Amino acid sequence: MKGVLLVNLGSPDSPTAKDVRPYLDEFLMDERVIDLPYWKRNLLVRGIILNTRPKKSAEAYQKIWWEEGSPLIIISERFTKKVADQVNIPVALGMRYGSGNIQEGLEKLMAQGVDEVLLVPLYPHYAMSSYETVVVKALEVQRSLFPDLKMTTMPAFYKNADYIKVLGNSIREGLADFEPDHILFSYHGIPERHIYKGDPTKFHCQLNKSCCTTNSVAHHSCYRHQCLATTDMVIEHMDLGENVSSSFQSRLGRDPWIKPYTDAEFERLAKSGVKKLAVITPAFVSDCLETLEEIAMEGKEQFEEAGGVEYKHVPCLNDNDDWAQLMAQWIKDWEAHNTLPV
Ligand SMILES: C=CC1=C(C)c2cc3[nH]c(cc4nc(cc5[nH]c(cc1n2)c(C)c5CCC(=O)O)C(CCC(=O)O)=C4C)c(C)c3C=C
Ligand SMILES: [Fe+2]
Ligand SMILES: [Fe+2]
Repeated sequence: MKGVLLVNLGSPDSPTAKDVRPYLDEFLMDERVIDLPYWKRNLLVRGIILNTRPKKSAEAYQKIWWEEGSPLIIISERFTKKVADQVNIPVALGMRYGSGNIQEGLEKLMAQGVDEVLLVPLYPHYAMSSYETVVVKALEVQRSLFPDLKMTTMPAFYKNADYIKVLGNSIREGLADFEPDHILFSYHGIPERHIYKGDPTKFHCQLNKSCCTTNSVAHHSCYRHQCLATTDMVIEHMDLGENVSSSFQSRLGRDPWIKPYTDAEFERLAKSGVKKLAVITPAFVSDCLETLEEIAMEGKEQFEEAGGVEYKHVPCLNDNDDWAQLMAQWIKDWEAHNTLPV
């Protein structure tokens, strides 16, 4: 029987430094997140970052934590249930890091008689540190523990026309009572090095004005191209016009990350006369620490301190009915015809 495993990033068990520490350890010791040789990564993560970051992160998590738990987990569970209610095959949820992991998700499916799984990384865009690490981890678990399980992976859906329509409509709804001077599409950032590393041609990606709009095989794994393409397609779908731009948030460390940086854009936009700013965060299918704290709270403060007047973070798709229905349709298409969204 066929079944589906939806995978999101995961959260700590509670917003305390004690629980954030092992979560960050697993996350940052992932060689696709901090891509240094093991000894250097070990030294940086366990010798430096984990001395201070768990306390600081726990404080941020405390600001956004819900009574039921982590917003990312609760929203992912609600979404999974809505999708499962619309299809005739088992659907489970797994997390890349922390509790409720990929192995547990696969075990739940196999207990229901599943021998063929559609793996769905819940990321619209391909990055080594998000989509790719989910796929590699799931394949590792499958090979070592469930060798007879067949696994198919859903591609990154950043330019799927139906996804763009659902995203655009949810943005329109989010902006029903707010007419911004400017709309900023803020995507999670990655180090520039990851873009060069993921370029199969080793020449195409230059992080300049034209590489991401010049057709290339590199786009299959170019996170920057895929994010900018999502913005362009939403602009077209919503007929948004001029006052729209993209930026990249959540930098960690001193290496250069892809630009422009969201925090610098808050300041630049406010100083260039933007008074009413709307921020969209399409790298995340569900709201999480990076959207609820960094964008909705910190971003508002940064924009207003720089002279901005009104600010709105438009929620992610979360458990939006049309989004759940679209995912269910993709699953039904795969179940019946083995087709995947393009
Ligand atoms: C949307 C895709 C994501 C990419 C790409 C990504 C890359 C990436 N992230 C870090 C470091 C951290 N990210 C943190 C939180 C976090 N990251 C994503 C998604 C992507 N990350 C999400 C959905 C979340 C929120 C999790 C939640 O529980 O709500 C954190 C933890 C919090 C903190 O201490 O700031 C870190 C650390 C790196 C280094 C990276 C690329 C190399
Ligand atoms: Fe992240
Ligand atoms: Fe590119």
